Amino acid sequence: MNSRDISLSILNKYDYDKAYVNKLLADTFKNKNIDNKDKGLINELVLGSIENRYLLDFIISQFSKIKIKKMSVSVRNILEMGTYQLLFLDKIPDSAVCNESVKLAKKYANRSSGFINAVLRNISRNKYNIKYPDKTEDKIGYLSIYYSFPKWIVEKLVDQFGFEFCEDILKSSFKTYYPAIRANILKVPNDGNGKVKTDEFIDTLKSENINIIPNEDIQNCFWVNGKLDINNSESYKNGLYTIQNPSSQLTAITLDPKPNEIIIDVCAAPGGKTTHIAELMKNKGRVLAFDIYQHKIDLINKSANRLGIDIIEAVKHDSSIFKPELVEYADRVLVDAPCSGFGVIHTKPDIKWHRNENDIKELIKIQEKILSVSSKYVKKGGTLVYSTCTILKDENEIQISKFLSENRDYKLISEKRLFTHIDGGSGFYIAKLKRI
Ligand SMILES: C[S@@+](CC[C@H](N)C(=O)[O-])C[C@H]1O[C@@H](n2cnc3c(N)ncnc32)[C@H](O)[C@@H]1O
Repeated sequence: MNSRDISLSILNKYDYDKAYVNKLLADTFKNKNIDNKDKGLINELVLGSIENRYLLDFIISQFSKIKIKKMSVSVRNILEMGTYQLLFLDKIPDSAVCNESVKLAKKYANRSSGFINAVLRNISRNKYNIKYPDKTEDKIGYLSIYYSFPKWIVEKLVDQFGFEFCEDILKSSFKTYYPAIRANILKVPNDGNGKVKTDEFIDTLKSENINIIPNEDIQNCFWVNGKLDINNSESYKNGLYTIQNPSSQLTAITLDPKPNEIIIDVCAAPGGKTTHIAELMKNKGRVLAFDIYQHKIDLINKSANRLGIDIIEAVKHDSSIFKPELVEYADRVLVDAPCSGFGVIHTKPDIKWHRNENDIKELIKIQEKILSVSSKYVKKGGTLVYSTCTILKDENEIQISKFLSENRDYKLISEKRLFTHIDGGSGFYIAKLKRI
């Protein structure tokens, strides 16, 4: 199978199984026979087709007599993948795109190869004359088609942030991002005050062909230049670093845990922040980590082992259920709540297609419950941090102001809102509260 066959098979699986696209890509890349160049093209074709789906369907509909809904999954995906290349990939000539798509059609949708050929050649001839919704007359329609977002999300974002800011958010949701890592101060040589020796760490990773650049704003955080295989290096296996977005790294830093304290992380899996907390505590004290799924608890333990951490007690628990034995037990509690994930669409483009308005309503109720229950575990004078990887105010500011109005024993210390187009990392919200 060549890169296009593999890409089509991933896209078809994505549609049939409603699976997460990053998981499908990661499973595919475990195959050692796929080299880095092919991985690059597969990533491009699969993520590009998924993140631009609305736009691609809008264009295909203008040149196809058959409605998108009536097409088989393979036909639709071959057309979307072809249209994506015609529109976005300058290096592949249009004739090659059409020929390769027809080859795919002959293998996987034989009766439609003539139809696919005709539609793609038509798009190729007319791609500079396509009429999009008018930016001034139909603002929502324009943003929705041009940036490929469901209308209900665009309406919500325009309502909360205004047209221009919303456009910036949508623009920044496309896949040109760099991953980041967090150096593990338990293993990487450091100055004794929690700061790793930057040059030494850069050289260590360079010897494995991983180029990193310090993030100027966040201690021990580095941008990685290139995406593939950073979870396969010897340094990774030896626990020298964790792959974690800078915005996410700010959460444990905001919680500010100290050695020998008791911390509860109530939505902990896969453990990115739990392990960061333990590192900041110099692996001294007690970290209780809850998550509702057992298989995810295993992920926390696996990460802790890799990083040389042994103060985390990870337990399967539904954190919306009150545990009376934990009342006023913890110095600090982290509620990294389940959320819509609208701040991480640049790394998980399929989120925008998986979510619906009802999900958000349900998530808001769960967040509220978990926050209320977990706040009881904080000692007087202790710290509660609430964070999400979304930018929707309903799940963030509104949630916290409601909590504060109902819990007079808490006061707000700080609120951070992070946006990809402003801060570079994921969209995030972090509220720090103190119990008085
Ligand atoms: C945003 S993720 C947490 C990410 C994690 N803190 C990290 O940094 O790696 C939210 C987590 O909450 C978990 N979760 C959802 N509902 C829960 C509940 N009722 N009780 C405990 N955990 C829950 C999910 O399984 C998911 O792992």
